[in-house]
Amino acid sequence: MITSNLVEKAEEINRTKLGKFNKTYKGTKVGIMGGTFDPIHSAHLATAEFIRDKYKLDKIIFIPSGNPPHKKNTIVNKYDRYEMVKLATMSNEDFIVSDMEIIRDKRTYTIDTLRDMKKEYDSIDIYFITGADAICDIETWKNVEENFRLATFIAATRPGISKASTKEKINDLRKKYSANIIEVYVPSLDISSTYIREKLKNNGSIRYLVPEEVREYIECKKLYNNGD
Ligand SMILES: Nc1ncnc2c1ncn2[C@@H]1O[C@H](COP(=O)(O)OP(=O)(O)OP(=O)(O)O)[C@@H](O)[C@H]1O
Ligand SMILES: O=C(O)c1ccc[n+]([C@@H]2O[C@H](COP(=O)([O-])O)[C@@H](O)[C@H]2O)c1
Repeated sequence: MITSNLVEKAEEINRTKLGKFNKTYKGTKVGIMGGTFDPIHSAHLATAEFIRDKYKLDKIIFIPSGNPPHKKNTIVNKYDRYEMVKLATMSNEDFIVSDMEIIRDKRTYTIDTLRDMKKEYDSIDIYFITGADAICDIETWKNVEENFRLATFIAATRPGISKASTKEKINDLRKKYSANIIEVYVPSLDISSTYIREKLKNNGSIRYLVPEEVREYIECKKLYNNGD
């Protein structure tokens, strides 16, 4: 059973990783994995690691959305979602969690996050990682054109999202916005937070679909059990 010690340990480990990054970020290639993470699951982690490895990114910064623009009703509050992301990433030296969207009061738009990242870390190359569903929706994002100026986007294939229409959409975005978008075929993991929440609602097992620490945190805090 998870103890508050483990939550504190995850916080301490993350603080140490962030401290090191703050001293060594200059000239690095950094992936940003933004998401609602309600909750974080194994496909988020496997996708991020696959992309880090394939494109030789130095670090992946996970940025849980505080107040996500397109998901008006998160099920679990932002602090629990943030704790779960720290627990899920504590064993990976190259995964860091940022609270920059958690501490923001207003709606958390990616454009504000990218501007803040550029201000704080002046000389990094930013690769914003999304699933195919998110890249197909990107024209509904705030200041889409500026997002493309500030980062290269890496769009990961996702089960259930047509590869042909994703490719077409990406080509369209490249033409329209001179966007730098890399399309990447990641090994398919047909897992979503919706699926995890459904499982929990029906008292099903989520073992191995999320890291064990996350499963224990959910169980201990009785998150999601009362349904949507
Ligand atoms: N199985 C997956 N494969 C590839 N990318 C994924 C996968 N699941 C989520 N992503 C991507 O991770 C990012 C964060 O996703 P998010 O936190 O919304 O999870 P989700 O599983 O899509 O949630 P929900 O089911 O609640 O919509 C998005 O860019 C999303 O496209
Ligand atoms: O900035 C926007 O307008 C915007 C609109 C929708 C989604 N996003 C970002 O896209 C990422 C994935 O979002 P989601 O809703 O799939 O969890 C996350 O970092 C969100 O903040 C950003």
